[in-house]
Order: sequence, then structure tokens, then C-alpha cells
Amino acid sequence: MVDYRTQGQIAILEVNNPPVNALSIHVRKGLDDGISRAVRDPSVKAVIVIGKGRTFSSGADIKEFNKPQEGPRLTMVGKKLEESDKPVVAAIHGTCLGGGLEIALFCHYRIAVKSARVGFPEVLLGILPGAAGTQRLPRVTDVAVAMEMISTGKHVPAPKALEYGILDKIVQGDLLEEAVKFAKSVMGKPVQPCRLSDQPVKGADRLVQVFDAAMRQVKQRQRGFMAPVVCLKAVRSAAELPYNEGLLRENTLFTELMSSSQCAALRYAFFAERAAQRWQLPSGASAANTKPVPVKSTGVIGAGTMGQGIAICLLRVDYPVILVEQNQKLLDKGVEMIQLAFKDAVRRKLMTEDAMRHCMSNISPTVDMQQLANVDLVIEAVYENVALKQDIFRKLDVICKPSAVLCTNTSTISIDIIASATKRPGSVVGTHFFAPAHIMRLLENVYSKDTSAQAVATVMDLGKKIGKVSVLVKTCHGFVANRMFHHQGQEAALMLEEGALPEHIDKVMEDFGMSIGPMKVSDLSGVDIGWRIRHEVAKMEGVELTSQTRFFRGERYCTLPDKLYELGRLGRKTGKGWYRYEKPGGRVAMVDDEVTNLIKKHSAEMGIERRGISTQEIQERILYPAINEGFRILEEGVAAKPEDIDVIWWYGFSFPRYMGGPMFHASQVGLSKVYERICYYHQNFPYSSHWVPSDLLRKLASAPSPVPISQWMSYSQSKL
Ligand SMILES: CC/C=C\CC(=O)SCCNC(=O)CCNC(=O)[C@H](O)C(C)(C)COP(=O)(O)OP(=O)(O)OC[C@H]1O[C@@H](n2cnc3c(N)ncnc32)[C@H](O)[C@@H]1OP(=O)(O)O
Repeated sequence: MVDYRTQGQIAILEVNNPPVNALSIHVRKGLDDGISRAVRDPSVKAVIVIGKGRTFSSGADIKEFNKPQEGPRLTMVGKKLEESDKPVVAAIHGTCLGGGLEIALFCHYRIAVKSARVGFPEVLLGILPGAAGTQRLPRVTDVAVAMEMISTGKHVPAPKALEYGILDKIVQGDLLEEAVKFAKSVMGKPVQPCRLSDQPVKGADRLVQVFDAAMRQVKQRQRGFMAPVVCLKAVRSAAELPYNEGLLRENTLFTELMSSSQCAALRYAFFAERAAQRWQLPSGASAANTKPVPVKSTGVIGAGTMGQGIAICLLRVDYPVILVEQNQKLLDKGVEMIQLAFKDAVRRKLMTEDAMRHCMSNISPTVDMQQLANVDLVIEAVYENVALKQDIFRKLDVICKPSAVLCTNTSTISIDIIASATKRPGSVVGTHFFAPAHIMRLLENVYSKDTSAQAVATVMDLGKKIGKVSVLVKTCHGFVANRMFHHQGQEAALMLEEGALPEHIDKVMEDFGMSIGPMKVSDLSGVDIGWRIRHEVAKMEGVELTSQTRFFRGERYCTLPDKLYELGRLGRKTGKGWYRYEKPGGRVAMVDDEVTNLIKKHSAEMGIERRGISTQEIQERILYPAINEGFRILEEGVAAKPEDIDVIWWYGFSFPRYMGGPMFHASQVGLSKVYERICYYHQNFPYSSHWVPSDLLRKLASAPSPVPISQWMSYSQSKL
């Protein structure tokens, strides 16, 4: 775990714990033993701490967090490194994060290669750097920088870290050779001035202003997260208390955070996100045994809002894009909008003018689908209409080369239906982007009964390359995201006719932690989207939905969203939806009397006596149908594991990560309680099938003791 060797008068402690040199018990022990040995050995005059493999260290071993602490504590190991009279040099490459950076800050010197990054990402796990990081960073760099780094968790590139004073030198060439040279240059020099515990906090005279400004920012940007606030308090204590007292304060705050439910949720999120990348098909094909099709050229069909966003994603990472539209006017408009989005990115310093020009030079706009003959991958992004999509895929089948992967950006239509229009259903796969496609990180990749493993591997790989978080799901109507979200929309509309108003529902859900409530989401995504989907489904079933419709598919149906659509209130884009906006495309949602009156009139027409709806009821009626559907999705194997559903909700619907996602949230509330409430609503609302309790939920709720989320799937086939 830590290899000890000497090179002349230098002892080298090489951390060797693949893949990322986490500071597990054996590493801490190895470092502890190594430094003691080096200090004892009179022939050793300097020490180097270095990481083997791809990185210096990714920090404490997160897998050890919920186990009893064994072996030497990181702070104790660090103290030994600092107290050594022989200079200790940290030689950094890859990432030097969390406990890894704390170890480096205990060393007397830090050198790094230019590509290295340092940071304290603990805050993202709901904790703080608890091995003296909050006390030592503001002693090596300015307290404002320390507050920013520790409260955001951002990685800092080596050149910036040098500027901040965190690094002493950036080296070129072989890191170990350079570290040896550096160690020789400091051999024999007194280490006292390099012991950070003896240094004053930098910028302590500006503490109050810096702290207040940082706190304002944290409250604005990380609303609801506990850890950033506590991180700032810990750094503040570095400036207010002597070093050893500051350490005690840090420890108290660390313990508080470590035992919080937010920390448990964020730790779960860390592993869930990584687990989602390890996809597996029922055939056994998986990320580990399937190679993607090499993609060098791409096509996008549809230059509307989604097509534009998808094209931007591809162009940004250097894929040439053939952009196809049905007529020149729409095509020109689409290209213009793409250019505008890039210009905006340049204005916001997210890209250079040169990079923008390069991206734009990679688009080939055309109204001729034949131009797609040689692309490796094509993404259809036209509006949600089965016949239209099938027609496009019929054409693609004829036009595209046999190896091409044919993707559809449908948000609801089963991939089986779209693929059936081709003679190569194995090449057809869903790539469900979320609007705005160039901003939202989620990519819901969808396989059909025929999709080949290679097509799946290709879109999962594409997702990674374009910076998305990809989750693989099996096809069904609405997939995971919209199938779960759909019930929220239904239930919200029903609560509106029973007595709630859009602003009440949104406030409750925003107070719960959602970044925006469901009514604002509907305005953002477009009231017409839901309308089109509902009416398309009805049409497929030979039903016409009208203002008189009370039941559809045997379910209670609320016509309020349809009435809103008929008034042309399509959401933000028209400046009016469930709210009024300052202008079409505006962002400031204002309560609109026209909507309030529409809702009240609708209730009266329905003969419903409006009533006050409690916060608890709003929360449960918005969340629990989605959770219930989540369990059905697991039962049917549409999602392979609860973690995948939660990942979809963080990135697709901004579900607060510190609550872990709807499935994790359900586990925290207690499945028996969630089940009981779903049964209660089922009794009260028998005409809404989303309240029929899932069988898997029933089985888990009746287990004699709470079943850990990692074992839920073992209950899906059980006969209990
Ligand atoms: C007293 C307490 C003191 C200190 C507290 C801490 O130090 S808390 C830990 C702080 N560090 C982090 O939060 C870093 C977490 N890791 C990362 O950000 C990335 O993993 C990293 C290092 C940037 C590498 O990214 P990359 O994309 O290259 O790899 P990936 O994320 O897929 O990770 C590879 C596998 O390593 C596992 N892993 C990563 N970091 C840790 C860790 N700190 N502890 C345990 N395991 C870690 C990760 O889960 C992956 O495993 P796999 O089984 O392949 O999914």
C-alpha cells in the first residue's frame, strides 16, 4: 500500500493503492510507518511522498466512512510528517484531493506537474476537510481562497495553485527525478518556516468581510446544503482560534456533518453516479465487455430547440455535424440560434472566439437527408409524433451506411415502435436529452428489445464524451424520467382543481428542496409538450380528448392543462403559462389573476368545492406517485437499480442531491410509511392508477426490518 525505498540520502514513500490511491487504513499505516522509519534512519536526509499510478491521492477512502475508524488517523500521520526534522516533499501528479491535499499540506514542500489538480471536494460529500485542511489551507493561501475552495469543492489546476501559494514549484519532465532534485536542494535547510501549524492565517484582517461575502454566495448558490455553511465556519475558526483549538473546532464540526442525513445521501450519490456507468443488458452484455462503434461524424435531424442543443453538445467536443431540416427557413433559423448560443458562451468567457469559429465551421446545414449517407451516428430530434418519427427512420434505414447508429431523441415513444420502421432495429437506440440539451447534464439512453449491445455502448460512450451523465434504461412509454414525472403533473393538476394554486404547489416543493416547483417546470418545458403527448396517446387509442373529458383510460382526467394550452399559454416561451413572465422567454414567474380565475372557474364547472390543501398533502401527492412508479419501473426491469432512478432525478429534474433522489428519500422516510400513505391515497382517489401500490414496494414495506437500498432488487422476483 505504501512502498518504502531509498535513493541515496532520500527516502521515497510511494502510495500504491489503485485505482486512485485512496487513503485507506493500510495506506495511512504505511505512511505512518514510512515516515517513522525515515526519521529513524540517520542516512536519510529528506523524504518524498509520491503516488504510484494515475494520481497522487483522491483522499480518504469513502468506502470506510460508515465503518469504525481503525488504524492511525490521518491527522496523526500528518502530524508526524510535519514534525519530521528532515524536509518532506509532496510530489504531485493527477489529482491531489481531500485527505490527499491534507497530507500534502502537512509536508514541508509541494511540487507538482503542470497537469495536476488540487482541491477539497469533501463539501460535495456533505463533510469538511477533517484532517486539518480547514486550518492549514488558510495558512498557506489567502483566507478568501481557502473559503472558496473548501466551500465549493472546485479542483484548482496546478498553475493556479502555484499562484495561490499552495504549491512551491511546477516541474517538467519526470516527477520523481524532479522531486529528488528538489529534495536535494532543500536538504539540511531548517523545516521550521515550512510548518504550516506555526504560520499565521493569511488575510485574517479581512476575515469578517470575506466570511460574509462567502456566506452570501453559499446561501445563493448551494441553497439547502448544510456542508458549505459549516465549511465556512470551520475556516473562520482558523483565523479566530490558535491552531490546536481550531483543530478541535474542526473536529466537532466534522463529526456533526459526518453523522448528518445529508452526508449519507451525498455519499450514496457519489457511488450511485459511478454505478450508473456500469451498465448491463439482460443478455449479459455490459460496459466491461462491449466496444462502442467509433464515431467520427454525426448527423442531427431537426434544427428546432432540441436539435440545436444536441448539435451544440456534439460541436463543442469537435464532432462534425450534418444538420438536417425540412426547409431552408427553419434550417437558417436553427443555425442562427446555434451561433447565438456560442456567442453567448464567448460573452460569458466559457469559450474563446477561435473555439466558436471552429465549432461553427464543423456544421454542415442541409435540407437533403441523403447527406447523412456516411455519418457514423445520427440523432433524430423532431417533435413528438409517432408517424413522423417512423417516417424518418424508414428513410434513414435506406440512406445510412450499415454500421451507423440511429438514435432518436424521443422523450416518451417506445423505441420498439420507432425501430420497427427499419430493417435494422438493432442499430436503433433512444438518446433522450433534457431541455435545454446543451445545458442539462442528463442523457437517458434507451434500449429496445432489439437494440444491440454495440449501439448501447456507443451512446453511453457518446454521453461521456459530450460531458453528460448517461443512464441506461429499457424502453417503455415515457421511459424512467417522464414516466415518473408524468404522475407529478397529473397529481398537481388534480390538486389545482381541488383547491391549490400553482404558486402554493411550487412553494411547497421549492421549500422541500427542488430548485423549481412542478408548475414552473411545466412552464419551462412548455405546456404544449404535455398537451401533445396526451393527445398523441389518446389519438393512438382512438379517443378524442375534449373539455368535457372527465375520464381517460378509466382514470380521473383533469382538463385544466388543456385549457391553459387552448389559451395559448404555452409557458415561458410565450411569456404566459401557469405564471406570467416579464416577456416571452422571460424567467421571472409572476402570479397571474387570469390563471387563478381560470382554475377557480374550472373547479366550479366541475362542481368541486375548493379546500385548503396542507403542505404535507402537497408534498406527498407530488412525490409519492413518482416513487410508487419508480418501484414499478424496478419491478419491470426498466431501470436496473434504484440508484439509476435517483441519478436521473438529480440531473433531469434537479432533485436535491443532499436528499439522495426520490428512491433514497423513500428509504429514509421508511418504506412502510411510504407504502401506508400510498394505500391511504389509493383509498381516497381510486380513479388514479398511480396510487395502486407497487408490488415491490409492498414486499419491501412488509419485510421484518428495513431492507438496504442495495438489496431492493433481490425482492423484485421474490414471491412474498
Ligand atoms: C478525516 C477525513 C479526511 C478527509 C476526507 C476526504 O478525503 S473525503 C474524500 C475526498 N475526495 C473525493 O471526494 C474525491 C473523490 N473522487 C473523485 O473525485 C474521482 O474519483 C477522481 C479522483 C477525480 C477520479 O475520477 P475518475 O473519473 O478518473 O475515476 P472515478 O471517479 O470513476 O473513480 C475510480 C474508482 O475509484 C473510486 N474512488 C474514487 N475516489 C475514491 C475515494 N476517495 N474513496 C474510495 N473510492 C474512491 C470510485 O468509486 C471508482 O470506483 P469504481 O468501483 O470503479 O466505481
